[in-house]
Amino acid sequence: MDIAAVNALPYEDFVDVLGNVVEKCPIITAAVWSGRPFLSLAALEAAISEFIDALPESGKEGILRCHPDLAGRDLQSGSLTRESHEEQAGSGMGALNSEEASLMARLNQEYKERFEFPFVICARMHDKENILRQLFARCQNERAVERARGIEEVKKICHLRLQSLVLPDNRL
Ligand SMILES: NC(=O)N[C@H]1NC(=O)NC1=O
Repeated sequence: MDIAAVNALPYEDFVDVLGNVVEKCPIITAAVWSGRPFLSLAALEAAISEFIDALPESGKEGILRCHPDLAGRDLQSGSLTRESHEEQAGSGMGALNSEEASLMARLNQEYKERFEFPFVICARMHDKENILRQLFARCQNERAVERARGIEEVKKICHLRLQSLVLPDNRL
């Protein structure tokens, strides 16, 4: 689908197709629909990004809380969204050895206790060693730094999800 086809989608279809570009936050997709027509995929992505940036800090934390833990309960029970499942499987989250799995669970818990939102990272850009290293390092940050960092990662995830749904502008 190209950006012209995206622009032509009625509201319900737009949300059906693009509603999970930010994990479990279809309200963001619903909100940017009124900004169409988008001149390019980049313009659609910018609208999403601006909507997120305009939220109060509590709203940004709410977005982070919509993300499932990496290698967490939802992965074990098979209840991840399709997108999240592909991302987590691709970065090796489903194939942790028992030592890695317990370290991940412990650090995820520690992170959530410290910040009151989960650790978010764009899994497709990292392998499991790297994710564990970043999780360990980021547990040391201040809450405001981590809130901003998590939102940067949400935007990277969104970028890759959009790319897999909408043809890049140079192929129009
Ligand atoms: N917690 C977290 O980072 N979750 C995710 N990251 C990603 O790339 N997909 C996710 O679901």
